[in-house]
Amino acid sequence: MIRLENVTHAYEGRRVLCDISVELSEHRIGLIGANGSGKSTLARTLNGLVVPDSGRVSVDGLDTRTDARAIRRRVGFVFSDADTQIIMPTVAEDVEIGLRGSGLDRAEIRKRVDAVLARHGLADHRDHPAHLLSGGQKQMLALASVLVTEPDVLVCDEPTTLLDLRNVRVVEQILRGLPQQVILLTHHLDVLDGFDRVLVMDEGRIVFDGDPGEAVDFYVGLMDRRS
Ligand SMILES: Nc1ncnc2c1ncn2[C@@H]1O[C@H](COP(=O)(O)OP(=O)(O)OP(=O)(O)O)[C@@H](O)[C@H]1O
Repeated sequence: MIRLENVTHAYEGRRVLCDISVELSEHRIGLIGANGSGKSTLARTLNGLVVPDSGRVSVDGLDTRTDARAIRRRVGFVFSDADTQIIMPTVAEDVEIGLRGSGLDRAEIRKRVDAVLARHGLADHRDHPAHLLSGGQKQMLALASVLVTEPDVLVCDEPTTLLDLRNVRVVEQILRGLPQQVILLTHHLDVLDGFDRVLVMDEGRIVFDGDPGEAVDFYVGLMDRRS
């Protein structure tokens, strides 16, 4: 269970999260809102990438302020810009690095890496330079590299931004099939169909929290009133 208590955060004196308190326990939770409404900042507080100026974020009772390492093992994070996440020269090495220090033997590591590459349509690119993949393939690699570590929670910050329609559907299917909790930030509102809960953010606050259909209607209404 992820819990935010009175979370407030500012960048250069400008508030981007305003006194947010929420508990996140459902299997699949969406987070939507206008550009700059604070979604990424909120997502980054969930695994300690951003420690809020005030308030507390905890995961299964562990505090991101003091237990960030343990929390990062539980909460995997997929960034919208996959380039920031790819660190190794080849595709397979980039996935493999997540299993270093796991205590698994070489054969088991190879098996897991190959399985995750196959699931993400990257088996044929195993030994290719990761930086030469297309934008969409890089996003699939970023997802594969996090999922291979089998986190309890997956936070995805716009993982479908660069994907073509077929790959949006592949990612959608992957996310739907995952046993772990998924927290998805997205501007692809269709992907939220069937989610358990959707939060709408506006100017650093959660302004709607509920059923996906109602959340999308609320968000569309909000944007209509702004235009
Ligand atoms: N590291 C940072 N330093 C300074 N300002 C930042 C930083 N990160 C985010 N911001 C600012 O905080 C505000 C909220 O940004 P955030 O990325 O959380 O919004 P978002 O809802 O995820 O937006 P988008 O949909 O465009 O990704 C924005 O005005 C952004 O410019």
